[in-house]
Amino acid sequence: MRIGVITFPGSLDDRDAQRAVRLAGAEPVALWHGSHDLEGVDALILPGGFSYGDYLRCGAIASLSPIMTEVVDAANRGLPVLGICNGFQMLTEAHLLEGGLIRNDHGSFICRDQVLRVENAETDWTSGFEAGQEITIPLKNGEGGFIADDETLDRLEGEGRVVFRYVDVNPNGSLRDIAGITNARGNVVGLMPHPEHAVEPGFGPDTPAAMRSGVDGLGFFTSVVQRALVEA
Ligand SMILES: NC(=O)CC[C@H](N)C(=O)O
Repeated sequence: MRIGVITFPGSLDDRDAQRAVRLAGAEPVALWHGSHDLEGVDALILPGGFSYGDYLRCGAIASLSPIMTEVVDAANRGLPVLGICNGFQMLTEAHLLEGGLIRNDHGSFICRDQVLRVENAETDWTSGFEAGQEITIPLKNGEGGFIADDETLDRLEGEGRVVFRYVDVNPNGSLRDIAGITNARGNVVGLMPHPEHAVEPGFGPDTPAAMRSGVDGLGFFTSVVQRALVEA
């Protein structure tokens, strides 16, 4: 399986995402934001970082990059797409996912190991988890507050499209503790925390629970690989 990782000007975590893909047994394909060619990849990752220096709104300018035309088409055809942090912000700006991300309610950039509950284990990126499972992966952002109007929030919850919720603490004021969501089809997933930073023991979160596994983020990447194998 070949998984494309798109680099935008100011991307930071594209190399880590490529490494996570490799550790999950797939081939990472480096894609450039200015291209219109997805090079026939089987899935896509929009990585974290500070595209365009977070100017205007995080992810807003990157969502207008040339390659996003192809990303939107491919996502609407069912290609698995994962947006991590800045990538999640791009997916909402591109209207592939609903709601938006605003400045953390406490006004500061936050960096911590974050416990999440997996609410939906049926998406392309979470099928390797159990519903209700708690995982710990790093969180680091300035604009992580998830917002949407009440009707949208009710619909997301009613349709099981809240994929992750923050546990123990709500680190940024996200409405209904939402850390990640999916589209109706379950192929597009976005979340603020960073699974690609928790794929190898000794390099991820150092909380006691996370240390026991150290690889809570790997399941995102093995989920999409496993699903592709089953469908092949
Ligand atoms: N880690 C990230 O991708 C950060 C995203 C964005 N720059 C923010 O601070 O919210």
